[in-house]
Amino acid sequence: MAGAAALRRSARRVVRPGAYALSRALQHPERLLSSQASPDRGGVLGSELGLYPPERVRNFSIIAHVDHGKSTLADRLLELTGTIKKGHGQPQYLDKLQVERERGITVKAQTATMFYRHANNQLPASDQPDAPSYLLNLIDTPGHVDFSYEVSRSLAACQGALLVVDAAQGVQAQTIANFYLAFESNLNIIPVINKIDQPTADPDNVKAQLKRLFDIDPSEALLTSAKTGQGLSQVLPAVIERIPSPPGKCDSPVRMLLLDSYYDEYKGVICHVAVVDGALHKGDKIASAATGRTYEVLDVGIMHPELTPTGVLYTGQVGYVISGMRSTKEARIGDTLHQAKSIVEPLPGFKPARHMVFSGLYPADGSDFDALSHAIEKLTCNDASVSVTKETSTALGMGFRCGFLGLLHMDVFHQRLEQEHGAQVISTIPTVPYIFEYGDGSKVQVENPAALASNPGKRIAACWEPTVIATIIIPSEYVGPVIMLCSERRGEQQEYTFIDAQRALLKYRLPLREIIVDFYNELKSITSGYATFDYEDSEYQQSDLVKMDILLNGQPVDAMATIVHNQKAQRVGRELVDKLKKFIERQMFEITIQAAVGSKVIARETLSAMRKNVLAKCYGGDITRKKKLLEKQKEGKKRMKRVGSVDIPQEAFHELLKVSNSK
Ligand SMILES: Nc1nc2c(ncn2[C@@H]2O[C@H](COP(=O)(O)OP(=O)(O)OP(=O)(O)O)[C@@H](O)[C@H]2O)c(=O)[nH]1
Repeated sequence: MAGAAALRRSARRVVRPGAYALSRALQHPERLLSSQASPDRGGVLGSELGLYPPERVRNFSIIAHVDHGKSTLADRLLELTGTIKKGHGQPQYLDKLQVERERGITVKAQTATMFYRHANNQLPASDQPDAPSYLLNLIDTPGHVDFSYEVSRSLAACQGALLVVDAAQGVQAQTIANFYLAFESNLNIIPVINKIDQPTADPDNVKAQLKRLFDIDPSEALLTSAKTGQGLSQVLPAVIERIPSPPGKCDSPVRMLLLDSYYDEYKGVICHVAVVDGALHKGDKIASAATGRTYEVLDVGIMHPELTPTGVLYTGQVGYVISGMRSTKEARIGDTLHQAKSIVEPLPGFKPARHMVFSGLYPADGSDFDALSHAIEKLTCNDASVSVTKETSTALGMGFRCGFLGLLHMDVFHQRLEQEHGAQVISTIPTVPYIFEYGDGSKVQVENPAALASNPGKRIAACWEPTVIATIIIPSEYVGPVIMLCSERRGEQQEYTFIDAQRALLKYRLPLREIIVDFYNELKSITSGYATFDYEDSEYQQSDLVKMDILLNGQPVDAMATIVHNQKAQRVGRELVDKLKKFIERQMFEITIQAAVGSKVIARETLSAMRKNVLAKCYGGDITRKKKLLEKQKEGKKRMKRVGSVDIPQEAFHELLKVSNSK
């Protein structure tokens, strides 16, 4: 995991996401083409959108393993169609969030509409003045495992996908996961072997892998370099020829799928929609199938790539709608929006996001609860996949328990809270949702280990933990160490095959808890960075789990409680106690630090008392020095949490977070 400290270091600038795109556009208006300037479209007036019946529309996604070049390819296609200017100066135009630019990953799927004249490449352009023009909706998707929820959402609006594979790295774990997501959604898949400019590129080997793993005919693969532009001219013709147009009834009442929503400070809730049937006009009355509420369409348009009003969207088109919704809670992702007062069958929604990791978020300074609450509310407006409930900790005061799709998702949320909303946050040890059964047969889902203590009278009869099926692809010489790592993490082998002469594919069932932090880092380090990894959630399995408490001077610190496997309790307890000893500064009195399971102490350390206090260093007279020291001491105190009589620095919580998950 990228350390929380590194995140904090990079979390300095405060940016509002909505304002970000706007301010960038205002600073560099030349980067955005005016609607009249686009060579292929001649304006985006509503009447012109009407020139694109479903047969002239193609909705497609780009899917790939992380870093195989999706966003770069998306940029090149936007340039090729004149949607953005060449060399617009921003790497990856569609990666708009600051965190995406800093980390070079795509977190939120973005959509862009392009207009493209499909001329016959064999004939000179002057011979085909009437070559038909097409409206293409490109949906860029994130590649990281945590965001596969975004991928499946994007795919619901598409009829096809470009499956991008790095010509040197070949098929990787997420290529497989994304291929199956697209395949299960019945999409037409166009394989694109990218980065053919690299000296180690071996497109023939990649073609053989695609044939072997997915039964893709090698002749179907396009060979491209998004960097040099080689082969790019074949991509959009292939999209038009191989991807079907969206199905839908033009003369039915409007029915559309709500793909995404976010809150913009100036415009309110903006919904991304795919119009399945009928047409949507500004001024129309629409209703939500989920809530029954009705709204008036205040603005409607396309993402070109910025919001461009058109006043209308027709069957098969993808765009945005602003309808006076007050909060994104009203805009449920996967909902069907339809013409008000008409009876329509809701479209199949999406599988709801499953929260894999939970963590408590508390204000670093207890008095900032309202500020944190406000920041979380704003951010969840743009990231509806986070669940939030209030909770109170004796150690940390009032805060929130948040559910995330994975660790990276948690990190990114944390970073955005600090970066975009200026919040200072302490997060507790992440945990997975366990199920505990008590002696009386009642079952509870435990998302906060501290909550287990609230049933002291009840005997725990059984516990279950969530598992995942992990796919790991590695060069064959690393199979031994990876098998060892997986068995240390309580994994159970499901499959062991070779995808070509050099590389093996391993499938393991692993407890989710064992992989949530540091598994990927360790996997990378024992395979010199060659392993790729993906997972899908699987069923719960019965397990021997115990709750471990951390006690400071005999007082349990609820925010540090954790649930561990019984066999690992001793080792984790020892590490936690050692780490805490390093991070808690010596104070005026002795501090005992203990890890305990039930009433049994399994690890203990003592921090001896400080001999001198800070002012003892001033020899009476030097008043400015004395003031400086007091100031410094005050600064330090701000980042402390007082638990009983012990001050715990914020770092201690972050450090614990690493230890308790790495073992
Ligand atoms: N040599 C070479 N490098 C490329 C090519 N396409 C992309 N890259 C580089 O590969 C890296 C990853 O590219 P991205 O477009 O960010 O990859 P991505 O798949 O969108 O990654 P995520 O958004 O994190 O999922 C960047 O450094 C690109 O400059 C290519 O055709 N050739």
